[in-house]
Amino acid sequence: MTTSDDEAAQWWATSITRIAPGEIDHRGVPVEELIGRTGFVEMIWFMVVGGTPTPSQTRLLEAALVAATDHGPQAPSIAIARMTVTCGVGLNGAVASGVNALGDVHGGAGEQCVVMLDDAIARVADGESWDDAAVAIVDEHRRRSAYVPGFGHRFHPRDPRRDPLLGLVSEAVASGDVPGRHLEAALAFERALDRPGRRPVPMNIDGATAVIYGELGLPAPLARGLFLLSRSVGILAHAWEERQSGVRNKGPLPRTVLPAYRPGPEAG
Ligand SMILES: CC(C)(COP(=O)(O)OP(=O)(O)OC[C@H]1O[C@@H](n2cnc3c(N)ncnc32)[C@H](O)[C@@H]1OP(=O)(O)O)[C@@H](O)C(=O)NCCC(=O)NCCSC(=O)C[C@@](O)(CC(=O)O)C(=O)O
Repeated sequence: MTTSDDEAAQWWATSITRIAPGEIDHRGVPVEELIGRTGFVEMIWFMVVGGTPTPSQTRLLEAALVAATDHGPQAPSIAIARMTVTCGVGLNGAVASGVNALGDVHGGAGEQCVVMLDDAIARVADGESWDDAAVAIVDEHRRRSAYVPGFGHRFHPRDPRRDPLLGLVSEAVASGDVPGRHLEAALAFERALDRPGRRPVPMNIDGATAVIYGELGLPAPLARGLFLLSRSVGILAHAWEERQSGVRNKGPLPRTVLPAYRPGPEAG
């Protein structure tokens, strides 16, 4: 069986970029027209979503990207990148290692959070109140002993990124730029998770950015994709700083601290 030129050309067929000798178009626009005229956040939207974002959409996306950039070396994604770069690998290895720590528990929960907020919105469209919908979904997570995505933080009783992000969403709702349903849903989840006398389960950065991505109408997997795009900036900054220190082969603890040895049942 032979492959025709046309079949081969369809192999990686794409609506994103066309190249020819001396030509690069992104989504039909020559790159020369984008360079110097398109901001990076608009470019992210243009490439990932398609079309030109409105100023309000750009503002919200930019805020979400800025907010998730970094959380210091205590954040697993950052610590892993710093440790990796001391092992002599290039920045690409360090950035990839940090990004690979982002998932359901750390930095990637926005994806499931958007799905959950959509679920609450669908229940409300079917006649339930916001609070009833949130309580029902939280109860269902508790029955499965599952964590509610986008809520809870190992360090912050209240994530300092929450208020400014939700404030911007509230402003966009007030100006009629976004519907506000994902915001309503997220606030109802906060109320449902608040149990007097128990440790707070605050909305975290994954949850607050999920509100923005939901309000912007982006598909749930992009909440994770855009988080890792943003966090890559922090990861790169930390990996570069660590590399400049010249320290080699740095482990997860100072050398003088030895992890406790816990003898297993096989130990004599
Ligand atoms: C984040 C964490 C593991 C924290 O756990 P913790 O260890 O603090 O809490 P635990 O000891 O497990 O629970 C104590 C009590 O609260 C209850 N409880 C806690 N969370 C609850 C919840 N979601 N739903 C119901 N109940 C909950 C639990 O049931 C228990 O109740 P009880 O048994 O009655 O005492 C946990 O919340 C969680 O998995 N969240 C969902 C996944 C999520 O959204 N991930 C994103 C986190 S943001 C991030 O990754 C970015 C970061 O900010 C990271 C950084 O730097 O850290 C950055 O920028 O890099």
